[in-house]
Amino acid sequence: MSTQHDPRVRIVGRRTLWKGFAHLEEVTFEQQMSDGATVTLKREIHDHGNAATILLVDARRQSVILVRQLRVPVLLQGDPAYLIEAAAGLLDGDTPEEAICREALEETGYHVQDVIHLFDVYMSPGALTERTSFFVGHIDATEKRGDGGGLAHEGEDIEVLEIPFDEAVAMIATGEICDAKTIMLLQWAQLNRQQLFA
Ligand SMILES: Nc1nc2c(ncn2[C@@H]2O[C@H](COP(=O)(O)OP(=O)(O)O[C@H]3O[C@H](CO)[C@@H](O)[C@H](O)[C@@H]3O)[C@@H](O)[C@H]2O)c(=O)[nH]1
Ligand SMILES: [Mg+2]
Repeated sequence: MSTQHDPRVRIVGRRTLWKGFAHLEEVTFEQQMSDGATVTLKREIHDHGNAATILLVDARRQSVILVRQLRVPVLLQGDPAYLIEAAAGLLDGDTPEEAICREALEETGYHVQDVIHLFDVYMSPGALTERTSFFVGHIDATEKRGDGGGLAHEGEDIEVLEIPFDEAVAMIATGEICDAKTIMLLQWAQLNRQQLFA
């Protein structure tokens, strides 16, 4: 990971605490505070790469394709752990566009050609390096290329759901949809509803 120069901050040490699927580093840095004082601080930073996510929309049927899968951190919180989410995946060395087309097909079975990039988001910038690229893509919900479901050999067991758009939006208020990227995409779709469902 490269670091961008900012005259107020100087990284003075990086130490690997753990390197597995994720890379956990302790970063020591000197920061010039707004009062002029320079302080030395440490932060534990989790890096598992960047990601991409997509809202798959069937404009004719006024529906969206979402996926449901187990999320262990949510299980640890004691909340219902099979979350309803927009398709998403780590880039694994691909561009965000390439990665999201691959993940959409693997997870949902839908082949999406013309993806539209919306915005890039730091998902949890105090702790994670992850920057997620957000996309929207049009599909015909009746035309599936594959079964979806994710990669069984990577432990993925993903259910594919077609949900009427209005119902999906209502599920944010009920708490049935509580994943940040999915809420952002559905709210973007609400704001752009006229063009999206035209
Ligand atoms: N070996 C190993 N594999 C892991 C681990 N954690 C995840 N994986 C594997 O890595 C892949 C991750 O799946 P992707 O589809 O690429 O990513 P994602 O889980 O959808 O993650 C995205 O969405 C999450 C929910 O919003 C985000 O939390 C995540 O950061 C990312 O944006 C899966 O094959 C999963 O089994 C782990 O600790 N060890
Ligand atoms: Mg995924």
